[in-house]
Amino acid sequence: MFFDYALVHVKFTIPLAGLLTFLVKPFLTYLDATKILFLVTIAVAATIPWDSYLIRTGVWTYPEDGVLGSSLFSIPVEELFFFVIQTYITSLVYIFCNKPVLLAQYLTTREARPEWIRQGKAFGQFLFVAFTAFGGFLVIQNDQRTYLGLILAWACPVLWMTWSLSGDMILALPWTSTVLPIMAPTIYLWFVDELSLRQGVWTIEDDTKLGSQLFGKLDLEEAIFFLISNMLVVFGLLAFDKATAVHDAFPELFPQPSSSVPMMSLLRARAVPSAHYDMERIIGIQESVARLQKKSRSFYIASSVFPGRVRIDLTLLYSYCRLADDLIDNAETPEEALDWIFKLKGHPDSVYCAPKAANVGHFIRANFPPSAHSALNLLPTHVISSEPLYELLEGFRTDVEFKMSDRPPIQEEEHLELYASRVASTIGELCLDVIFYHTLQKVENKRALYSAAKEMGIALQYVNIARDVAVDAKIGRVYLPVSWLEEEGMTTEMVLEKPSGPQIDVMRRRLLGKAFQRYRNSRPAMDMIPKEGRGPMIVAVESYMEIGRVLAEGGLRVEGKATVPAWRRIGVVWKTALRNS
Ligand SMILES: CC(C)=CCC/C(C)=C/CC/C(C)=C/CC/C(C)=C/[C@@H]1[C@@H](COP(=O)(O)OP(=O)(O)O)[C@]1(C)CC/C=C(\C)CC/C=C(\C)CCC=C(C)C
Repeated sequence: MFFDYALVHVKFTIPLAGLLTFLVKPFLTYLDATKILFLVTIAVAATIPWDSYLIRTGVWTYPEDGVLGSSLFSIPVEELFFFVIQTYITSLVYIFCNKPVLLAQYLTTREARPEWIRQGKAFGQFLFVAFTAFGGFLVIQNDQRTYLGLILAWACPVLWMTWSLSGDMILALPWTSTVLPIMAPTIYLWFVDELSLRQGVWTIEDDTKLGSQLFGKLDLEEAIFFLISNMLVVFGLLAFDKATAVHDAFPELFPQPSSSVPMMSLLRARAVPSAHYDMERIIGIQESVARLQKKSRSFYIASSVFPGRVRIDLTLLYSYCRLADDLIDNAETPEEALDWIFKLKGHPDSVYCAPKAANVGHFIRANFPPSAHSALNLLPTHVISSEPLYELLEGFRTDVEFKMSDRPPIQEEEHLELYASRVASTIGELCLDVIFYHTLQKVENKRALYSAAKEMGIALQYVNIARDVAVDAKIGRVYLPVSWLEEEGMTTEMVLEKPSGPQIDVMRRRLLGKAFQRYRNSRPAMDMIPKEGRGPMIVAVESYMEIGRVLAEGGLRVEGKATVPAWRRIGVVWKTALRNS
């Protein structure tokens, strides 16, 4: 049929590329676009001589009426377009699969690598060298194994190079970051290729092929070609991302943010020998990511849309806040909890107030258990101000008061507001500190932004309290003001005994009403946040407020905790990111 090859694109590759663009676009960053462009350029430049040779030596042929007729170095334009679109498709799948992963946590020095990774990397290097030599041997034989030989001799040296650069990281990453973005487009392209071979859109000559098929008409060489070419794309992207991860993880070596860095700077990051990686920082980042992933689904999902260095600092900040909260909540006695508050205040004292010679590390080791060290050591104190930190710790004192006195600390609405402003407005301020530190933009209206962030913090805290009435009651806390309870004919003891029922629902709705009022007051200001953090910050806030929406709709409860179904969370993240991209 006429223009069969072009029709393959119209029917199979372009619609998939369009769908993926639609799905991934809200999350695409400037750096992602640069990566794709870089990879497409390399793929086209590296494939042209090889493909041209295959066509000119008759390994591949195309029926004359099956192609449009224009060509470059004997390669039909449709084929050139294939290099571009395959690289584009695989890159988008890779980017989509890797958004949830903070790559910096997978950096390792040689000594820190598990034995199986060291051996796996060496084995991979050996395999790629062996396959290169085998490919060369097959090409020299010039028989039915020529096409296979040409594929191996062309691709394996590049695979060896990218594997040598990032094999350790490739092995350490979850399969969803490596195997999935290689195999998903490969299997799709196998089916497209099988169909094309069946319809005679292109043909591999019998003299130069093995004659075995993976399935249907799909020659083994073709199956290997798509697998290997997608490995080239994914390994190339991973080599690029490893450089970005090094750059993001070690701000002392690379002061510029990676979202703005020129290629040369990334190349310099790639050239840093792994022996120079600060493993204490990497392990601290790993622990923070694990804490975030375990403790807050909303902030964990939202964190994936932040640019690298902002994401690391927010994750470290979360880890510190969660650790401090847990130390106090898990204390056996109120005295122990107060002691933690005292020690936690000693930490910013030693960072911000003490003479420069004061040894913060020593203070941390002397006062906290080992599981707390990384969260305290890595808190980005050079980025955030001290006042909100002290205020946050002061807020935790209210939590202790529940156990210390018979009179509940939240008597009136104003007490609730003060508590929320201490534990959550402070978080809003600290989040803005992180964004302002990392932006290249000059920020106008900082005061208005801080004031809106404080308001938004209260909104989120009210949602948190409305959700956790039952969870909090289990640990002896009722954050609903006593004056509200009285209006509903209830006492604190009654809530502690049975934290559900129509009166609780009335108060929950009342609290959510206040949360949404504050959300509406502060949300417009978010459009003034610098562009590096605007979209992601809105995503973080919206995914948390979604909990409030589910609650207001009388949504699902699991063990007393309202949960937002995964599809709804992802939907909110996607829609919010799209609106703000
Ligand atoms: C994306 C990312 C990693 C964000 C991290 C945000 C962060 C540092 C949160 C700290 C969380 C924390 C443990 C604080 C201790 C006090 C506390 C418990 C506060 C409650 C948070 C809930 O956290 P939790 O771990 O319990 O999570 P789950 O409910 O289990 O999912 C709070 C509800 C407070 C959260 C408040 C904020 C994140 C501040 C919101 C304001 C902004 C983002 C600024 C918006 C800017 C403008 C201009 C309006």
